[in-house]
Amino acid sequence: MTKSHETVLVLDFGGQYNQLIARRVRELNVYCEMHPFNMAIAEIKAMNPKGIIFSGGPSSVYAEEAPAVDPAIYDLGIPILGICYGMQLMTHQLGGKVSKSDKREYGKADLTITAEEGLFKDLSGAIQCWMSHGDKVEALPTGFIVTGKTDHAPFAAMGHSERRFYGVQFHPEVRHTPQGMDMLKSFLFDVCGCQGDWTTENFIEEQVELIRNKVGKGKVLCALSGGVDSSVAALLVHRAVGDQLTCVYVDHGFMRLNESERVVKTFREELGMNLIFVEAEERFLKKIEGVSDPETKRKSIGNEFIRVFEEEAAKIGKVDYLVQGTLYPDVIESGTSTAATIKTHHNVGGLPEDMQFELIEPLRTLFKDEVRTVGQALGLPDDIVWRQPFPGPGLAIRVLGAVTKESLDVLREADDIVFQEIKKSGLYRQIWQSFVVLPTTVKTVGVMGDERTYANPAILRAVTSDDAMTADWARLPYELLERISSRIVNEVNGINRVCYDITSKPPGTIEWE
Ligand SMILES: Nc1ncnc2c1ncn2[C@@H]1O[C@H](COP(=O)(O)OP(=O)(O)OP(=O)(O)O)[C@@H](O)[C@H]1O
Ligand SMILES: O=c1[nH]c(=O)c2[nH+]cn([C@@H]3O[C@H](COP(=O)(O)O)[C@@H](O)[C@H]3O)c2[nH]1
Ligand SMILES: NC(=O)CC[C@H](N)C(=O)O
Ligand SMILES: [Mg+2]
Repeated sequence: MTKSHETVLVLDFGGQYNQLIARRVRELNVYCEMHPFNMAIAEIKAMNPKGIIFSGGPSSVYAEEAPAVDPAIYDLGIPILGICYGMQLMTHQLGGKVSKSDKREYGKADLTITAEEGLFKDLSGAIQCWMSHGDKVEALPTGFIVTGKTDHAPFAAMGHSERRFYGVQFHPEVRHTPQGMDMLKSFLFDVCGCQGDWTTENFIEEQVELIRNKVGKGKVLCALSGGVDSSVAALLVHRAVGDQLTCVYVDHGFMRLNESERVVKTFREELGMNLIFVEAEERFLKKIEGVSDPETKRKSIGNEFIRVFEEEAAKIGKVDYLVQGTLYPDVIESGTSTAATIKTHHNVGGLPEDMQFELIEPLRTLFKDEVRTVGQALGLPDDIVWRQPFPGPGLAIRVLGAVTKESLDVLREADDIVFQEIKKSGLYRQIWQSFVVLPTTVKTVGVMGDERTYANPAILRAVTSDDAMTADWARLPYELLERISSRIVNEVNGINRVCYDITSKPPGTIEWE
């Protein structure tokens, strides 16, 4: 029987980095999920959370239509921690006062602890915290005491120890609040009484059991790309239902050089999985012929993937479930009821409405580094665990504008040079992703062997990141940049210039489309 574990619930009020809160809680071995702020009380009760955290968000509580929770939440007897907007909301709903501040605080601030209790049980004096607010709490709700203040926020932290409600104006979840983890620890373990029972092993055990119960004797298809996410998802499902699982790898023609051979070899020969290889270059190329809008491209590819899976399913009988290696960032970037759509990931927003499968996505609430840990525990080979992410729509979203077989071939060659050189440099693991983008509508003049050239540039992109939600451009050594540049221009026909993208995320994204 699966051990039922403790759960902490984060209610999302729309801040871009809210998922960090859930992640920090899980880092402290307490299972945590984030849901939209308007989650029904009945659903919350059904989840039986040990604690609830209200996230930050862009709104002001006194504005019309400001997002709010059902006030019945305050009568559940469950501890609540409000962060920034969350603290302001709690204040507003419990009878305190929030107003616009004439002294906004963004960035570092010094917090003076005025009561060493609750979140601050093990802290004292002045500590650094990270702020991002334009509103402030002006009067506390009844029964609360002030536990911390800054120069500009006289009520920077508050608590009601009897009801176990706490609020902080700053963000304990970010690294710039160095003692933030201590505060979350105190909230989870002292205030909520959690034990910390969420470990990788429990996660695996629980998912295997959930999948087994769900699938019963049915058949399951897994969309397997050879990337770490779908590999881990496949291993979990394989552990749960063995040969009822068939993996399908689709070569849509947007793969990197030699990728398909490698995936087939690893999964069939080394891992002994049931793997169908689908050669689908022509149909995918046709599907996106002449399409230059990135969102249309993504959606068309996502749709076509499912059509391929449906066809393969029909060949092996009745298949009810489709496994995908969807992760949390795929979900949040594709847009939710509280978060804006940044780009439609093929496996989330790109799915057709009339899809016939029910999805199994065991990793849907996790981040990549959490998935890597699960992969290691499942015995996945190191070279898959540490593979750089590769987007499902592949090179089709790296050939900017309309995609042709010729441009894909050019990009594939350049991409492989980058792959080889980054591997050789020993930086492959440290770098989150390194790849090339081909802007086919841009041509520049060059001179090679005394001849004029007029060809496309290649844009090199290499970033460092923890979870793909934020990223910085990698400070690659000049010598490496030089080698990559000269090899691409010398060896790849059709490219006569190499540029390096030095944009972080935000404001850029990792991919160009
Ligand atoms: N070529 C493919 N064939 C079959 N399924 C695919 C393919 N590409 C992507 N998918 C499906 O889409 C999901 C999302 O792709 P994504 O690239 O985010 O994950 P991944 O490939 O498993 O891991 P990584 O992010 O490390 O590349 C995959 O987990 C997989 O289920
Ligand atoms: O499977 C995927 N399907 C997609 O449609 C998709 N779009 C982006 N990515 C990958 O997601 C991470 C974040 O990318 P962005 O900064 O470009 O949004 C990066 O790791 C990207 O490579 C995708 N993966
Ligand atoms: N980051 C936040 O949650 C901001 C909350 C609120 N809008 C403020 O500016 O004070
Ligand atoms: Mg991938």
